[in-house]
Amino acid sequence: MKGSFYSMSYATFCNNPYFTRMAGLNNLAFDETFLEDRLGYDLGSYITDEFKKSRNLLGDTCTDFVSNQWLASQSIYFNSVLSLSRDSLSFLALRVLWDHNSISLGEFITIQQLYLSIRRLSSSVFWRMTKMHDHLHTIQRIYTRRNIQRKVEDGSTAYPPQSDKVNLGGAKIEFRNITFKYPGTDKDALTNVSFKIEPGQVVVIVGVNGSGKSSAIKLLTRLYDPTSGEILLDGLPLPSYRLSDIRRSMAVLRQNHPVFPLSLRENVSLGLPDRNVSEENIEEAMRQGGSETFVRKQSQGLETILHPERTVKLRVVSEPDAELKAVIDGKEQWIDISGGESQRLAASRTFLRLLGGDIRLLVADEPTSALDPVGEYQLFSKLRKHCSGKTAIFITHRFGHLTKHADLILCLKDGCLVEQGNHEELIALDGEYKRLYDVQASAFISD
Ligand SMILES: Nc1ncnc2c1ncn2[C@@H]1O[C@H](COP(=O)(O)OP(=O)(O)OP(=O)(O)O)[C@@H](O)[C@H]1O
Repeated sequence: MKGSFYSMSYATFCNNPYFTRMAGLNNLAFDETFLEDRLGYDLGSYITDEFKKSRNLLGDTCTDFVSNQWLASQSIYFNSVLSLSRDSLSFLALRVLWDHNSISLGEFITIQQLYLSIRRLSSSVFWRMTKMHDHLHTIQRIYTRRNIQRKVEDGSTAYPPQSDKVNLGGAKIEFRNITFKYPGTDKDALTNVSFKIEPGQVVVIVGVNGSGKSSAIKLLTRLYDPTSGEILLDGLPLPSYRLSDIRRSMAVLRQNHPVFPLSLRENVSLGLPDRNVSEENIEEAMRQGGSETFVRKQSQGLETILHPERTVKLRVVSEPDAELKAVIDGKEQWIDISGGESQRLAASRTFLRLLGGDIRLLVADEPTSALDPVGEYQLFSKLRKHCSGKTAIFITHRFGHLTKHADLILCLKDGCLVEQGNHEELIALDGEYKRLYDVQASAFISD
C-alpha cells in the first residue's frame, strides 16, 4: 500500500498464527452458534487457557487493524496542522469566508476542499473517540457479566457418587410432572410429562416436529430448568448435582453441531477438553465416527482449519485492482463440507468422549439426519455398541432397527407424553405411534 489510507486501494490480512488462533477462540467463546457445545463440553477452561497461551506467544505485537495503527501513529495536533497547511487551497477558502463579496466559482470549490480537510480531521478525532468508547464498553461488559445471575443454579453434590465411579453403569432418570415454557414465551413446550428410565435402557423419543423431543433433552442437560415439576438423576434432584459433573457424565450428539473455528484435530479432541488425548484415540474416534476419509482428503489432514477466522479486508477506492485481488485470492478460504461430513465430525467427537470411559448417559438427537442409510445404520450400531450398559436416549423420525429394539419408546405430541412402551406394545395401542409408523411402513406395503 502507498500513500494515505483515504486515497489508496489496499488489502490487509493477518498472517500471525497466534492472533488468528485468539480470534478463533474468541469466536468459540462468545458466538451464540457455539453456545450448546460450549456448555455441553464445558469448554470454558480450555478456551481461557489456550487463549492465554496464544496471547503470551503473541507478545507485544499490536493487534489493532492496520489503518487504525496508522491513524494512531499520527498525533491529533500534528494531524490538524498538517491537514490545514498541506492544502494551500484551504488557506484561500478561509479568505473567502472572511470576505463574502469575493466568492467566485474557484473560491467556492476551495471552500469544498476546506470542508473535506476538516472532515478528515474530524473523522480522525471521531475514530479516537469511538475507540475509547469501545474500550470503555468492553470494561463495562466485563463488570456487567460479573454481576449477571446464573439462570441455571449450580449444585454441590458430586456426580457420579464416589462409590459409583469404579463401576460406571448407566444413569437412572425420572421426569416428574414436567412442564416447561421457554423464557419469554407463554406456550408450553412440554406439559405435565412424567416417565422413568432405568439404568442401561435404550430409549427412543418419537413425535412430529415441535412435539417437544429436543426440549426434553435440553432440560436433562440443564440448558434450561423446568417451569414446574422435577427431574431426578439417580434418585436425587438434577439441580443438586454439580453442573460440570453431570455434563461430564453425558455425551450429547445433536443434529447440527457447528464446525469449531479450530483445527480438525481439536474438533475431535474437544470431546475430552480436560485430557491429553493420544493420537491413537483420535484415530479410533475418527474411524468410529466415519470422518476418517474426509479428514485425510484435506491438504493438511488433522491440522486443517475448515473455518478460519477471516482477517482479510479489501478496500477498493476506484477500479477493482487485479493485483490486490491476486494477493488476497485463496487467503483464509472456508472449506465447505457436506452436512453428512459435518455430522461425522461431531460423531467422532462423541466417540472420543465415549472412549474416555466416564459417560453414563448418551443422548443422540437426530444425529443421522444428513447421513445416507448405510451411514445411519453404522452410526447407530456403533453408538449402541460403545455405550453398552450405559443409558442411551435417541431421538429420531425414522422408524427402523432402533425403534424396533428399544427398551422404551416415548411418544410425544404437542408437548404431552401420549404413549410409552416398546414397539409391540405401542403398535397394539393403535394410537399416535402406530399412525407415525404406518406412514413410513405404507411405502413398503403393496396395495
Ligand atoms: N429456543 C426456543 N424458544 C422458544 N420456543 C422454542 C425454542 N425451541 C423450541 N421452541 C418451541 O418449543 C416447542 C417444542 O420444540 P422442540 O424443538 O422441543 O420440538 P421437537 O419435537 O424436538 O421438534 P423437531 O422434530 O422439529 O426437532 C415448539 O413449539 C417450538 O417452537
